[in-house]
Amino acid sequence: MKRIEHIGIAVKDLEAANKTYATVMGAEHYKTETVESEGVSTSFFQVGESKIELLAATNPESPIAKFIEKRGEGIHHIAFYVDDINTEIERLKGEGFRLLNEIPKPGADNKLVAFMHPKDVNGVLVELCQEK
Ligand SMILES: CC[C@H](C(=O)O)C(=O)SCCNC(=O)CCNC(=O)[C@H](O)C(C)(C)COP(=O)(O)OP(=O)(O)OC[C@H]1O[C@@H](n2cnc3c(N)ncnc32)[C@H](O)[C@@H]1OP(=O)(O)O
Ligand SMILES: [Co+2]
Repeated sequence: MKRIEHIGIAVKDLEAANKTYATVMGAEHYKTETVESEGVSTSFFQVGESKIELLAATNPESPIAKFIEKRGEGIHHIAFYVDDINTEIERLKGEGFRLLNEIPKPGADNKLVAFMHPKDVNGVLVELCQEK
């Protein structure tokens, strides 16, 4: 893992959360992007070499909708940047970790992404990210 690529935060209202985080961060988000395949609308704030990724659900089946229903708003996942996502997937599988998708899928911000099962990582949903 090279660096924390982003911290994903589940929010009910993206516009309102954008205003909150613009005030907290002292800077506006640099992009918003909807990834329908994941059922999310996202908004990104740069902070040093990492980002804050705000995520709102685009439909009731979205993982974000289910997360908020169960746990309310809050930190949803931690994403790490990796140089070679396929190598990392194979390495982690070899160590006995479950990948929720073993084939990298399109993420936001021009990335390929994969997720580890939170139960295998002390209750944290870990995302692997690689530049497309
Ligand atoms: C557009 C991509 C973007 C990017 O960065 O590029 C994103 O980050 S997209 C983010 C949204 N997409 C995902 O999260 C995909 C991976 N997530 C999943 O496959 C599911 O959300 C899953 C499997 C983590 C949970 O699914 P579901 O909620 O349907 O199942 P359960 O409620 O039964 O959960 C099982 C178990 O895991 C706990 N859980 C659920 N979500 C999280 C979480 N975010 N962090 C930690 N733990 C989580 C849940 O509480 C259950 O545990 P239990 O003890 O049984 O309550
Ligand atoms: Co993410």
